[in-house]
Amino acid sequence: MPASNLQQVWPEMNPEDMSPEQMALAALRHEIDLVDDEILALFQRRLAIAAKVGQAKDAPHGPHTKLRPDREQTVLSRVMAKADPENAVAVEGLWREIVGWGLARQGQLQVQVWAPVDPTRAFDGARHRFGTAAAIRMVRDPQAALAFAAEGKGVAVLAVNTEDPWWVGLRRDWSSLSVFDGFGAAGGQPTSLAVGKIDPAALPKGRRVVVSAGGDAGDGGGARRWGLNTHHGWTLALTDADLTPGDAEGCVGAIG
Ligand SMILES: C=C(O[C@@H]1C=C(C(=O)O)C=C[C@H]1O)C(=O)O
Repeated sequence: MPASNLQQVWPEMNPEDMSPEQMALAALRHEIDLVDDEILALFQRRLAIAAKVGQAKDAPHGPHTKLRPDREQTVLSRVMAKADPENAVAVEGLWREIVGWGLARQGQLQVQVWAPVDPTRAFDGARHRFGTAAAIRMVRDPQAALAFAAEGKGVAVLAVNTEDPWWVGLRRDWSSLSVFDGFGAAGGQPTSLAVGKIDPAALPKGRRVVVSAGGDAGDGGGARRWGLNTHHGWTLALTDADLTPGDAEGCVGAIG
């Protein structure tokens, strides 16, 4: 390894005084520096492309919500399918960050989180989902968070493991909003849902979220159904039935 490279990774040492172990370590650190240079160039290139995508999205209709959960799902699952299994968790976390910064190039995402029970879990779920690029804050009123999302100013993350049946309003009062993700205990059912003014065509593929009145008989088609909460005859549930948001069966979104 040339002395100048050694000097870069170990500036305080004279290469002639280095032991073979120190030389080996310096060589590896130099290799990391070279990889970092490549990652940096590629990351900045990706950010510049994401900014252009943002402008292309505006083209026909003027500015609107830039978040595209369907595309994010495709990006994530494509890289996860290629990642070595032992790196899966690291790759998922890193790509959520990368995608979060890509979205931020189109405007910083504002997230309002309401979770009176176990707020840390909801906040952590939101941070993991939207990354450090997002501005996330806790709020005291789920209806105000829904109004904020309905104005297209950002998205809301609202807890469902509570007494407050804010989710009933997704059919009655907030038809412009869709659930587009859910967070909670790893591997379990979500304890909070992400809601935004998302084009139904841009919802992730997978489990749908339904709000139904008058019992929970299911759709009769043998689809699986997972209850999340109930309130005075209303039920919030997930289903793997292929429903369309806004239809008579009470589909209010999808969480992938
Ligand atoms: C770049 C886009 O915009 C956002 C950023 C994404 C990304 O960085 O990969 C993906 C989806 C969008 O939330 C896009 O829609 O393709």
